[in-house]
Amino acid sequence: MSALKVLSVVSELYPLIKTGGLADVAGALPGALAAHEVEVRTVVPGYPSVMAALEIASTVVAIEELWGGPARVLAGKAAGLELFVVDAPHLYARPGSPYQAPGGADWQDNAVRFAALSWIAAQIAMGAVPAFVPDVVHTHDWQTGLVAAYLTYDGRRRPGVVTTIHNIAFQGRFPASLMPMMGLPSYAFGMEGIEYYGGIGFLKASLRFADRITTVSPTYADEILTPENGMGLEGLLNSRRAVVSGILNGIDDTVWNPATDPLLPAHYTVSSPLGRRLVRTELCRRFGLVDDPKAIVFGVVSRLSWQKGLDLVLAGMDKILALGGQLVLLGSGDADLTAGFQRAASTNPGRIGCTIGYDESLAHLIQGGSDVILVPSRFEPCGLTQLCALRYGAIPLVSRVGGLADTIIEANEMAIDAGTGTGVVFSPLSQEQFEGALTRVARLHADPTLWRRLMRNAMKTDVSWSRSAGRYADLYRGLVVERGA
Ligand SMILES: Nc1ncnc2c1ncn2[C@@H]1O[C@H](COP(=O)(O)OP(=O)(O)O[C@H]2O[C@H](CO)[C@@H](O)[C@H](O)[C@H]2O)[C@@H](O)[C@H]1O
Repeated sequence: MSALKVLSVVSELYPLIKTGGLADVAGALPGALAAHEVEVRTVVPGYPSVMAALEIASTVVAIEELWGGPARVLAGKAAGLELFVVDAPHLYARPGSPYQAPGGADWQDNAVRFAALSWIAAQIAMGAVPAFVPDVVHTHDWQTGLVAAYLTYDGRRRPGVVTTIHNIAFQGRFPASLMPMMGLPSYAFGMEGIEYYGGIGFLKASLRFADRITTVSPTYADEILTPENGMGLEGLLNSRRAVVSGILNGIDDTVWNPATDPLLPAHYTVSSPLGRRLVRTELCRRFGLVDDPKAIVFGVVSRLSWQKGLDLVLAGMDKILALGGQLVLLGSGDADLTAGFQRAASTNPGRIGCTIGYDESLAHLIQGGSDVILVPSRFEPCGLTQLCALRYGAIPLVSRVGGLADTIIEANEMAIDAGTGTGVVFSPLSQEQFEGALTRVARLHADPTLWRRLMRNAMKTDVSWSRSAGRYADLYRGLVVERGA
């Protein structure tokens, strides 16, 4: 079997640049696919952190003028990933996040920045770099949604395109007035093209033109076909239903490994769990909590946004405290939630601790030291935190939506004994059901033997990429066969 060449195109990539789970997936999948004879190169913008990490690189494409300035594509390696970096300083050499200025406002020219990324990727897809002509192009989310449109309107023979929806809430909608700047023929602006509710729709374009549409769990693949969860794209998705599927995310089990994790103060495994107690003690110390072995330490690592349902946690704080619980939270985002959690922490010192910001090593400490990880999302395409929690023996308490429903199995006593139960799952999303789930988890925690078995079930769950990488490899190969025929 000769290696299949895949060009992945993405706006963030762990460990070089990350705002959320998209980066984790794009960073881990190439390594997992290598085991399936799939060779991945990733096209990524030349943000400052990417440029700084790039090892020996050579210029493989040079462009005098790319939407307002010169650009070049550098082929090189960083953090073990094979990359094509789009070095266009006028678009990407900025402080702040990939999408926002340091003050938190979206960059004014995001449409142009990600159209440029997509256009370059389309050129590489069509052979601009003879040393790597891909068999398949894999795009992710709205930022790279125009790749499929550029390839289609170009008209030349093109590789098949797979697009993955990581979150349908982010759609990349821009004013129609930008159309002349998109580098597409004017007739592309229509319902059968990239027009979306009177504007330009980047995600819409990818759903219209990609050969395969995937999302990150089977349940979310069903959910986005409905008006409740399709966020306006359900009609288009239903018309393309035959090519829509869900492939569960995994996590990088070398980065997330409690037996070796350099970000943990002690190590542990399923069969030798004692080190976990030391991690928990350090977690309590870091958050100023009383180190009480009987208390249940609830942990949250999350973007603070409406999607994640953390308002339920805030409203359920009295319940958590009444159950003898404590809470540690790490997150950033919404100002009201931030203020709410900060207030809760300052009125309950020793029992609630909160850190606002983004902190990779603290995220590992919370996973390694908490007893329970809370993920009460309103919708969740897959979710990675509950997968990390399983691996680290923190019991996930989740809402029954999307990938949370697909990855966590309700743990009553029978299910724990049978070796299947791994967490606590509630539905529908309401304060009452959430608090009912808190009571259930507290009941399980009160029985140390049961809890140990539950932790063992959680830690033995396969949350690696191995199965899902095989599914992507099959999808790519099927597409190559179809397009070659
Ligand atoms: N303050 C903080 N400090 C440190 N680390 C933090 C952090 N806040 C979050 N993280 C980490 O970032 C990642 C977020 O993963 P999620 O699955 O929750 O992704 P997100 O909702 O961003 O992405 C979308 O894409 C992913 C990938 O497909 C889907 O799993 C998900 O459902 C979908 O909403 C986790 O690894 C988490 O530990």
